[in-house]
Amino acid sequence: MPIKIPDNLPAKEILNQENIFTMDESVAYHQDIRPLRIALLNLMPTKETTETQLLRLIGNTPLQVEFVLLHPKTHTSKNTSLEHLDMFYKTFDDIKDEKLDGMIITGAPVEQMEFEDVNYWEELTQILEWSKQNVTSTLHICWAAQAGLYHHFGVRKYGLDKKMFGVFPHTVTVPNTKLLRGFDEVFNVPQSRHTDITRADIERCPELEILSESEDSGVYIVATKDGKHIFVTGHSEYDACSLKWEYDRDVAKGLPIDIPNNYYPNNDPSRQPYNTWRAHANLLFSNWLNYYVYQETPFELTTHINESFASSQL
Ligand SMILES: CC(=O)SCCNC(=O)CCNC(=O)[C@H](O)C(C)(C)COP(=O)(O)OP(=O)(O)OC[C@H]1O[C@@H](n2cnc3c(N)ncnc32)[C@H](O)[C@@H]1OP(=O)(O)O
Ligand SMILES: N[C@@H](CCO)C(=O)O
Repeated sequence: MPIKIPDNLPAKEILNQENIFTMDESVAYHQDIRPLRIALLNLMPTKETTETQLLRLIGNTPLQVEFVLLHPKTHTSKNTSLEHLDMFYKTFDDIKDEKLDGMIITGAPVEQMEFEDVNYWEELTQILEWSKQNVTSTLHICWAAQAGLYHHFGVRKYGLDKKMFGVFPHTVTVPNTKLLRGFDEVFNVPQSRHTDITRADIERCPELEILSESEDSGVYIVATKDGKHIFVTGHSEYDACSLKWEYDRDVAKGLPIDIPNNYYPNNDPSRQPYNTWRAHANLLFSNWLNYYVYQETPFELTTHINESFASSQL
């Protein structure tokens, strides 16, 4: 949240140099406040688990959030009941004439397919196009990050020889980035994917900036310089046991899978894993909600979002 301080307090200049957001009293008096409208486009088969994980993070804010659940209408879900979808979910058709303050698009277990072979690809590309004009900021997670980078910027994904699987140390690449405000210099993030994007491909796109990466697991967060599109390759939303569950599943199926890196105490899969990334997951989502959504979105959501979007410095 912005700090409201007297207009002439000397600390203001120091905090502004550190990119800490302060608000003059005069501006604060004129600030209009309303609930934020955030959609979750849930592409995961395990929809109820993902809803809970993301709501836990989005709920950690003093801001009021109206949460809209979306699923792709061109995909028939095998693992989520129709009853659940009918009761709680909408489709793009229901909201395409509206505007959103923010949208989160989840991962999906389709990363080893060509994008065009995913049966809801056409619908997803329509949503991605629509998001440019109708959503203040969109956060893409894991496969959705690859899909968004491919659709918007032509950035490819590459198959990995071995699954990137475990909890890896990451660093902040751009100092004073608002999205990573308050992060430690080194922090943990779960990664669980068979494919990768490269720094070289991203550097070819002048609109994009790499905000965080890992020596071991590569690029973590990429954003457009205006903050409208954020691409996160890891799974900071995962619960302590999500990687364990995936590991046990793959072992039971006889798939070639290593013990997740840096996860179990003493690397022993019979022991209960610790969650060592929760604090940063909470910071990532609250920074996104505050600096990229709440501070940027127009009070009248019907206003053309691109016009209202100030040239924010990340
Ligand atoms: C890289 C990332 O983004 S990581 C995020 C993905 N991780 C996870 O989903 C972890 C949890 N999921 C799982 O473990 C498994 O998908 C399970 C256990 C739920 C089901 O696995 P299986 O029985 O082997 O596969 P199943 O045939 O049910 O298909 C799994 C999912 O793949 C997706 N899928 C498969 N083929 C296609 C296709 N052609 N087009 C689009 N989606 C497809 C669907 O999401 C499907 O589930 P859904 O219909 O409920 O949405
Ligand atoms: N996190 C995913 C990767 C596959 O897309 C899983 O293990 O299910």
